[in-house]
Amino acid sequence: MKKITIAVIGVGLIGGSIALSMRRDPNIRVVGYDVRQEPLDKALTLGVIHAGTTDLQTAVREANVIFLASPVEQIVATLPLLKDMELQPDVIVTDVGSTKSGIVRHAVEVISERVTFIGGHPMAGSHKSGVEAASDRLLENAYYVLTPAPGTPPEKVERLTELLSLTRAKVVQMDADTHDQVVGAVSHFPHVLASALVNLVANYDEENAWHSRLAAGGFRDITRIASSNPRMWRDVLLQNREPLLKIAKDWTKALEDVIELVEEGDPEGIERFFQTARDFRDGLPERKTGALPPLNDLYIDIPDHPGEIGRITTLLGAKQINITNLQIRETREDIYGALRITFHSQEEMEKGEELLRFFDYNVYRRP
Ligand SMILES: NC(=O)C1=CN([C@@H]2O[C@H](COP(=O)(O)OP(=O)(O)OC[C@H]3O[C@@H](n4cnc5c(N)ncnc54)[C@H](O)[C@@H]3O)[C@@H](O)[C@H]2O)C=CC1
Ligand SMILES: O=C(O)C(=O)Cc1ccc(O)cc1
Repeated sequence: MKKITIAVIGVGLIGGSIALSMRRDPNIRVVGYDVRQEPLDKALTLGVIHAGTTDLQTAVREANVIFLASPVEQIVATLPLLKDMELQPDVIVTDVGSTKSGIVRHAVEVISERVTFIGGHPMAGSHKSGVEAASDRLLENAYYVLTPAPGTPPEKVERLTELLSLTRAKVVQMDADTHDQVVGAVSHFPHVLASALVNLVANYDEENAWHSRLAAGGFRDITRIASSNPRMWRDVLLQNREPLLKIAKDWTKALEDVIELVEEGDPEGIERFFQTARDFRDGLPERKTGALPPLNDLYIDIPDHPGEIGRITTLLGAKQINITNLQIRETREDIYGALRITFHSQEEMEKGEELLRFFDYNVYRRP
C-alpha cells in the first residue's frame, strides 16, 4: 500500500490522539509541528509522532493530509500561512477545532485547485490537555463532525472519512453554522455554566469555608469541566460569540421561569421542571455512542478501609481483568467510600462488573 504522510499542527491532547490513531496504520508517517519544543520532545518520547519540528514549512511539505490541532484562534492564524507554503498537490487540510464557522470562513483563503479544506470536530475530549494525556482511544465511538462546504469535492470528503476510521469515531456531516449552534448548546455553554457556578461558590466560600468542604457529588459532577484549559475555552467563546449569546439569553429566560415557579411556590410546576429534564437526560445515548467521552469506569461502594481495596484488585487480577486507574472518591458518613475503577476496555469493565456483583459489591456505572 502507498505510504502517506500526515502532519499534525499542534501536538496536544487532540493532535496527539489523532497522531496515535493514525499510527495504527503502518503505512502512515506522522510529522508533528508545534510552536513549542517541549510537546514535540514528549511526543517523540511517547511514540506519538515519527518526527517533530518547530518549522511549519518542514512539517507540511510532504504531508498528504494536514490536521490543524492548535487552539481555535491559532487555527485561524495558521490558515493564511499555509497559503504561501510548498504543499503536496491534492493535499487535504482539516482541523479539529471546537468551533467551525469562523475557521471555515478563513479557510476559503487557502482553498485552491490543489488544496482542499474540510472542517472537522471530534466530539470527545477531556478536561485534561497536553500530549501526555493523548490516547489512541480517546475518540473511539464518539461523533466526529465534518463540515464540508457545498463546493468541497465529495471524493476528498470520502478520503478523509476513510482515514478517520482509524480513530474509530463515527463521522457525520453538517454545515458549520448548524454545528456551532448545536455544539454551543451541548458543549460550549455548559462550560460557561460550570465555571460561572464554581466562581459563584468560590465567592460564597470566602465568607464561609463550609461551601468547599460540603461540595459533594452533584457539585463535582456538574463542574468537572470547569477544570478545562482556560486558554482553549477563551478562544472557543471568542470564535462562537453569536450562537453563545443567543443561548445565554434563552438560558436567562429558562432560569427566570424556574425562579418564578419557586417564587410562586408551585410544587407541580417545580416537579414538572425536574421531571422534564430527567426524561431527556435519561434518554440520551449511552456514553459509548454519545457526545460524552468514552469511559470504562465503575463505581463501587466500599467499607472505608484499605484492606477492601486490596481485595477488589486481587479479585480482578485473578481473572486477568486489567485496570488502568483507581481513585477513592468522597467518603460518605465515614462508613462507605466510593471507589472508581477505570478498566482497560469496555469488555473488561463488563467482566469486572459481573465479578464484583457476584461478590456482593454495590457496583454502578455512573457516580
Ligand atoms: N480538549 C478537548 O477536549 C477538545 C479540544 N478540541 C479542539 O482541539 C484543539 C486542541 O485542543 P487540545 O488538544 O485540548 O489543546 P492542548 O493544549 O492539549 O494542545 C494544543 C497544542 O497546540 C500548540 N499550539 C499553540 N499555538 C499553536 C500554533 N500557532 N501552531 C501550532 N501549535 C500551536 C500548543 O503548544 C499545544 O501543544 C482546540 O482547537 C480545541 O478547540 C476538540 C475536541 C475536544
Ligand atoms: O471534558 C468533557 O467532557 C468535554 O467537554 C470534552 C470536549 C471538549 C471540547 C470539545 O470541543 C469537545 C468535547
